[in-house]
Amino acid sequence: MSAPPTELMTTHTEATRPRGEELDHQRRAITALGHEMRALVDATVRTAAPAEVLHRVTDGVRRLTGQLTGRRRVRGEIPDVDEFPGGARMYSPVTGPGSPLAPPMQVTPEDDGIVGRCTLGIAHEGPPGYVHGGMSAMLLDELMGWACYRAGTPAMTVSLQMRYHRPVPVETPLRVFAHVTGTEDRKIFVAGSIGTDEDPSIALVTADGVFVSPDPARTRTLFPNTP
Ligand SMILES: CCCCCCCCCCCC(=O)SCCNC(=O)CCNC(=O)[C@H](O)C(C)(C)COP(=O)(O)OP(=O)(O)OC[C@H]1O[C@@H](n2cnc3c(N)ncnc32)[C@H](O)[C@@H]1OP(=O)(O)O
Repeated sequence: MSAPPTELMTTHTEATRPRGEELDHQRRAITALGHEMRALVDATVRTAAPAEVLHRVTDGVRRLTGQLTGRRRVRGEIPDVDEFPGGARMYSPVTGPGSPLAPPMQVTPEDDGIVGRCTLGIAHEGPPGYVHGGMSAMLLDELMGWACYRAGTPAMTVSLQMRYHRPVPVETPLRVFAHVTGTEDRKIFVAGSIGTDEDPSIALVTADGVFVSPDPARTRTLFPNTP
């Protein structure tokens, strides 16, 4: 059998893409499932339940997973509910309300940069009671990427230098900050920091990043499914 024409392989088209109320409805459902999944992740890493209970729950979760049937997103496919780049990313591991992995971080432009707010849990723990260093890097990398977008140049990280000054507590509202410090051709230099919401003046972690805005041909190669 010959391969189907490319347009038939694209399972979502402009005609079928949800809009307006339908889009809101879908995003609310995705957010609700993400919320419950994060609660499950939290319960999973906190529980001291005995093995029989864990086996029973495992069976239940397997049954639930089996209900998420139908078409599955393939690698590189932009979800219908997303706006890429720079808009909603429902399944981002940092900001996505539908991601069980995301805190999720709320992002708002503020002052001369961009601010992210989130609270990390025990699932994100490194040292007992404190955030895993890789999580801090992930929060900063994402927000620094947003700072590039806000400056009008969507870009990818080519270098991220982290400095861990003090441990970041879990179960504590955090304030992440990022701002562009300079540009040079396609390179964007970005600084970032993490503090607690209560005392953001104390930088627990700082980072310096270099981001590069790929040229249009490279962007098309890397992200062939973008509009
Ligand atoms: C549309 C986006 C949506 C982006 C959507 C963003 C979602 C947010 C995600 C958060 C951010 C991420 O995690 S992004 C994911 C992690 N990052 C990646 O996977 C990036 C992997 N790297 C790459 O694919 C490539 O390096 C590119 C596409 C970024 C750039 O390749 P290129 O276009 O060929 O550029 P290239 O000529 O190599 O380099 C351009 C300039 O940058 C300099 N340069 C290169 N690397 C470095 C470096 N480590 N430190 C300093 N400078 C460097 C070069 O010397 C050169 O300077 P000169 O000689 O011109 O002076």
